[in-house]
Amino acid sequence: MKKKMVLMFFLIFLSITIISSLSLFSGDETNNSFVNKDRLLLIGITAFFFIYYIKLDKPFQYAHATINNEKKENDQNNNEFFTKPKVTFEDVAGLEEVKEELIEVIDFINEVEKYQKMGAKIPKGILFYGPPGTGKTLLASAVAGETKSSFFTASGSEFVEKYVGVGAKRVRTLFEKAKKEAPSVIFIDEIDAIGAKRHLDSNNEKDQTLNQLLIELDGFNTDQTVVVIGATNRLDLLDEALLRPGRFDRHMFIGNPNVKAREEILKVHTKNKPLDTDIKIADLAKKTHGMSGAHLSNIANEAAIIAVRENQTTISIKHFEQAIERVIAGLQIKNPTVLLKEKQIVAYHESGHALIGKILSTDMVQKVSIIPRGQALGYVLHMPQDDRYIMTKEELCSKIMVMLGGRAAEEIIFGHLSTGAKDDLKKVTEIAMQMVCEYGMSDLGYMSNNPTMMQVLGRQINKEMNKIIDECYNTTLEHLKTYKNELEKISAALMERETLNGDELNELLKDFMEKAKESKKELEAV
Ligand SMILES: Nc1ncnc2c1ncn2[C@@H]1O[C@H](COP(=O)(O)OP(=O)(O)OP(=O)(O)O)[C@@H](O)[C@H]1O
Ligand SMILES: [Zn+2]
Repeated sequence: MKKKMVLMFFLIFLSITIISSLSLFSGDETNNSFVNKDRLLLIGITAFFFIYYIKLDKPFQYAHATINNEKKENDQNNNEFFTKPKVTFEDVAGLEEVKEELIEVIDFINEVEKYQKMGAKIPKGILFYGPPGTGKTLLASAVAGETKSSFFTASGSEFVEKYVGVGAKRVRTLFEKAKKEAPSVIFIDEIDAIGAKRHLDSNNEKDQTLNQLLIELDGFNTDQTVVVIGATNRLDLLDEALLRPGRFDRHMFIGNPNVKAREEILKVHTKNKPLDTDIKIADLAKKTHGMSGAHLSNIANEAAIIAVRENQTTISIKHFEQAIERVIAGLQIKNPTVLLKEKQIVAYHESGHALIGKILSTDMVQKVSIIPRGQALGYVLHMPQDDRYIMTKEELCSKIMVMLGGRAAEEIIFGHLSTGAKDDLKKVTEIAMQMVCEYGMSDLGYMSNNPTMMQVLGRQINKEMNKIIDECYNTTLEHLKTYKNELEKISAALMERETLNGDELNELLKDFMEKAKESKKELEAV
């Protein structure tokens, strides 16, 4: 306020000086005071500029400062860090199936014109999902490395925590910069932090950031080669809008490595370490069941540290064993003997599912695995089939039997029951309940789901459900007893290789399948 008054005073003073000096100047041209007046005018103008500078410079400086601040903030946002990774697929051990899928994307980035000529659009969004430490970040940087792209990384939680209030802006600048530096790969880790399901009534920071991300994904120009790779441990949490075609529409599961992949990962991480000659990496791989790539890299590092502490020049098997123990203790996962016992149970359990599937020729088996995935200690993946809208009673029973195959195998081999069939039993109960209460497939007749009826008939419903499940279970037991050899074969292969794909399973069951084919032919002939 004070500054303004002083400035006004000087401006008024200056105006008077100019006017008076001008009037004096025009009043008498020959006046001697000309030089004085002229000097006065000059002084006045100088004073004006002086005051102007002194007094207005402050606001100028302030304005400048604001611009600078904005610039800084912009810089902070604009100064999107990017690297040109040297990592290639060779540095990523295992994950062969995922790498195969990614080769197509890499070809797209490398030969973008070839695809553009055909009018094909570049795949924009790829989603890596799976447990932590399995190489998602590594793989994304390898995609950049293979294509010599600029690699931008961001993390979902950082948008929400670090860039509070500017999350959406940050997304915008990130994409702007990536387009400028194209070809680019943007990697957004923990995408669930911004991409979790939106709530209808909320309009918070996270939602704005997510909306901006959706806008960016939709708005890509096809001639800008920018690929976005998102990563999450929880695919189920993500908003459907994010997964729609044209956005993150390619989902790739990055799971924990099997024994062969663990061996390769250990090889990568011991490449530059002096190892005792008698170390067999394959044996180490067997001892690290259920561990991720990050655990293995940690083990290799720990082993080296232990060797240094013991003043050794090479790393011995003993060092590795200590390192494994340390990592296991840190993780509070079970000790190796328990681990091995459980592995065996899981191997028979999963073999039971897979074999019953084969015997009943239900869905095609795509993969059997005893590598933990989410809550499950193992799993059988079925080939995605056409949607079925109608199923017969026999088909539903087959489904139940495949689910009971795990429990039945455990009973036959170990003679005891375990908690491993919890989810299977839940699903079995659900189907049986539907068969009785919705599809009219029991002795209770064609009743349908009616709450009053269900209350009245509760006990009978249970009885009918039990009857269905018991019958299915007995048949399952029979099948597995008849084909115990096959069960042993699959389980032994799983213990050794940990995962079997459909072809490998067929190869194992070749004799059995040929026999099955023959007996089918015989049946048809009769
Ligand atoms: N397949 C692999 N080959 C070689 N090294 C691996 C592999 N998987 C993981 N690693 C090692 O583990 C480290 C951690 O992996 P990375 O950060 O890529 O896991 P992530 O899946 O992104 O984990 P998070 O979900 O916790 O972010 C890598 O830097 C690498 O050293
Ligand atoms: Zn099961």
